[in-house]
Amino acid sequence: MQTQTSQNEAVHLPQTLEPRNPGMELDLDWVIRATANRSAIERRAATLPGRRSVKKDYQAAWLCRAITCIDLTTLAGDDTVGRVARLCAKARQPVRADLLNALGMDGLKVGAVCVYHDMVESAVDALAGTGIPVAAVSTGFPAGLSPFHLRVAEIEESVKAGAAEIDIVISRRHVLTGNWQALYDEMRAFRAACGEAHVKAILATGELGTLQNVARASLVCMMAGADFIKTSTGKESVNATLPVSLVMIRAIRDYFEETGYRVGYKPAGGISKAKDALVYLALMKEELGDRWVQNDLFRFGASSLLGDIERQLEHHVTGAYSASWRHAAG
Ligand SMILES: O=C[C@H](O)COP(=O)(O)O
Repeated sequence: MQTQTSQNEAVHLPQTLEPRNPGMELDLDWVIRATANRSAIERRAATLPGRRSVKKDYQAAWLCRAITCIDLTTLAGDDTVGRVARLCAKARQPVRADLLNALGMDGLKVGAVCVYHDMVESAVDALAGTGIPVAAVSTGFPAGLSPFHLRVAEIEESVKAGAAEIDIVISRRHVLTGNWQALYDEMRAFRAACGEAHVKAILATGELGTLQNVARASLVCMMAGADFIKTSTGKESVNATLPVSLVMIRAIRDYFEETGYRVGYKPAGGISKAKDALVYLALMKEELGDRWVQNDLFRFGASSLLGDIERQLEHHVTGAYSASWRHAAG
């Protein structure tokens, strides 16, 4: 199935509010039934970059939509309050004012700012009054190997500091040993510790071994109440990929068909090109439909994507598309 995306769809953001995923009891039969045919998935994924789901005329509008879906991220050991303040300034005004004005997109903002716990308060202060939420990576990010009670306490501290979204990391060993009950219990506890804050479950798919494990871990995290499932920390050697995305997105579709709850998707790590952002948006639309290309159900976890999108928008406004962009964008 291939649907053309239009400028109108890209510009107008429906304001529907989804009920949060309450989760359900662990359904082990369903988890074990979940499989992923690697060669079929890889064949489908290989066709995606060359597709033309987003018409060239509408690309600027879709790039603006992509900006609204970015969790603008800094997760470095040398993060400082000053760096986070600069990031928040970028979050408030992601693209030069004259470009936004020319595109009729004044007031455009990113989806969230994503930082380590220590930077949450600074980010909350810097974003006051903007409506941009702060997301905190948590639970011993990126490896998730600190004592369990400390991982839970870290969530609680970040919520107290003002984080509205918590990106937890799962214990990869529970997946690698097929201990779905342990994964479910862990995720359930993390979800409870988040309270009203939304929880994104980072699967670290590059460390899960197989696509089948990715499918099963996705389902278990949704059953335990994840609001989003997220591919990667950005620190694994393999981060977001299209095959993994297809598996996770299809798990989201299955979960929706079974329960009626929409869970969000966040590919993260290594997404730095505007043309890749368009591929992901088209993938979401083709596999899950329009509702999933809004920022309450779709985010990019990215530290450098915004820079490339801004460059492409500048080319669009000045009419100076680069040869490589023309080629890549088709
Ligand atoms: O969750 C976000 C990722 O850590 C960002 O990864 P990136 O720096 O490769 O864009």
